[in-house]
Amino acid sequence: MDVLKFASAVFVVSSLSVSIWLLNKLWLTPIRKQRFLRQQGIKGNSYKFLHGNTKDILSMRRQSMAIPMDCLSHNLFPKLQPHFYSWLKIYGKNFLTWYGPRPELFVTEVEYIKEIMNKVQDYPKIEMSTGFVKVLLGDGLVTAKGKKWAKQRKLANQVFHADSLKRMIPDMIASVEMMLDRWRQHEGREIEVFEEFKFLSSEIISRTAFGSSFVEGRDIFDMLSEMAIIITRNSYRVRLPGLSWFSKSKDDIRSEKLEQDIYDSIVRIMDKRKKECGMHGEVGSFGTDLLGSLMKAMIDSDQDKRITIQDVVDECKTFYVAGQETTSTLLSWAVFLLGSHTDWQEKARQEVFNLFGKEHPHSDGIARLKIVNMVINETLRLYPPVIEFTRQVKEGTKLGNYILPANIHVVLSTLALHHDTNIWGEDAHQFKPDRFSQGVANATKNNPAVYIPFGLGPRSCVGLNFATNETKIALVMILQRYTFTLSPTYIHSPVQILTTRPQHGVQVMLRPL
Ligand code: HEM
Repeated sequence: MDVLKFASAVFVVSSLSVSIWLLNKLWLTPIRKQRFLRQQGIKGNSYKFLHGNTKDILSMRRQSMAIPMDCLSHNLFPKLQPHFYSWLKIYGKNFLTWYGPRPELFVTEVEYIKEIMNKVQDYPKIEMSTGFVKVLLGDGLVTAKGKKWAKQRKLANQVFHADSLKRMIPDMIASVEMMLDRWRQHEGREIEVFEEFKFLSSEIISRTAFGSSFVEGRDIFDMLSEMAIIITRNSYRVRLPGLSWFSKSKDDIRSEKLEQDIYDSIVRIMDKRKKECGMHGEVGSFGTDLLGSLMKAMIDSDQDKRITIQDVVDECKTFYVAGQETTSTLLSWAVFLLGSHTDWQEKARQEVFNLFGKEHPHSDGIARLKIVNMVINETLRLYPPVIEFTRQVKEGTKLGNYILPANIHVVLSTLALHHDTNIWGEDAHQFKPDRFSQGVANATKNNPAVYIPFGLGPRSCVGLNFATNETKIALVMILQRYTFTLSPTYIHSPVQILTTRPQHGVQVMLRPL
């Protein structure tokens, strides 16, 4: 009897403690933070229990996606981020929104953006230690913080150094050649290029970073793509804290399986490299590409530089994703824009023939491409692959005149900046590569924070030159062989699945020159 009484007392006390903890986390703390931010004149949405604004966001996005887009419209901000677009108009440049019980400060003030992106100590990347994004990227370079990030960044900087990039050009050319061989069957007909560019960028990152072909890494790409879809499906879905300990969703179960399978596949590629190097190379040398450098770091005699097998797996996942997703969408949108603005296609082709004739592109010529570069910059302005950045405020900090409390997120939108008519003029939504004719600094009036396709500050893209080389080589070789126009079957529907993708692909009519 006494045992029963004791058990009931424990049950009542534990239930009470959990209820108080939940009340504090889900109601009292958000309301306290809301009051604190409002007192400083920050306008925005009021907190709604548990879900915050996530339900509003999902419903606004559903509505905007249901409305077809005019084929010639590049006005992506209201389409992909209708919530930010509407609230920006109501509340002004910086405002408060809620991701569940967590406050998010949406910032478009350019001076603040500079501060947030440059002060990585005050505004670190958000926690990814659990959840679906962790399965996709692990604790690799995109998500790592502090000392771990510094160590990984140093290693990646060496692998993607200018000299190494030069050495990667023949592999990039060979991969584009393979793609163009396939295109022969489509001559005089329609071709869908988004899938083609996904293949191409997978092949290029596989060859240059992992010394293997796309076919060998194919299962990894497929599994990572499936994870990207799971992440998109679950973004803006709020669950009660701790619920996943008791009940797992279908996506939880699937992502656990994918995590293990991706791990096993990468370890198999590492084992293969070990065997190859054991046969041909000296002990401890695994090659100079990304995989080789990572494997070498695993056995570094300096403990501070040494990394674990899990670190290698995480870094490989990161580069498979970052190297493939972004460049394939950039190439697809560039071909879409050149296919619908054939005057610019002709100008770019003229430049390509002046520099290379019918020969393969070489590094000197690639550096001198001006028109192609302007087209790429304008494509990245209108269709940036990465449309949102989120950072956390770990400890209270000052942003301009605001005092930000700990544990809030700050959110920046690339689209809000790249499509702002106050920055780019009334023609901000039009394709006008001319605005970059005197370079990016001139187009942005020396304000780098208004044009951030590759991010800004210490965490900006480590693959920038790799990606631009790949894009230029692919465009040069396509322009040397084909003219193309947008096909009448093309449906203009940009969507965000990690990156800004063409929902139904990009169909163009391909004519050999
Ligand atoms: C058009 C192509 C690309 C675009 C638009 C792009 C965009 C970006 C952006 C915006 C960031 C910053 C993210 C943030 O601050 O939260 C970033 C970081 C990163 N990118 Fe890219 N990227 C591209 C291609 C690539 C490629 C080809 C690679 C690898 C070969 C790559 C690897 C990375 C890595 C590892 C980071 C994290 C860097 C760090 O935090 O130190 N990216 N990228």
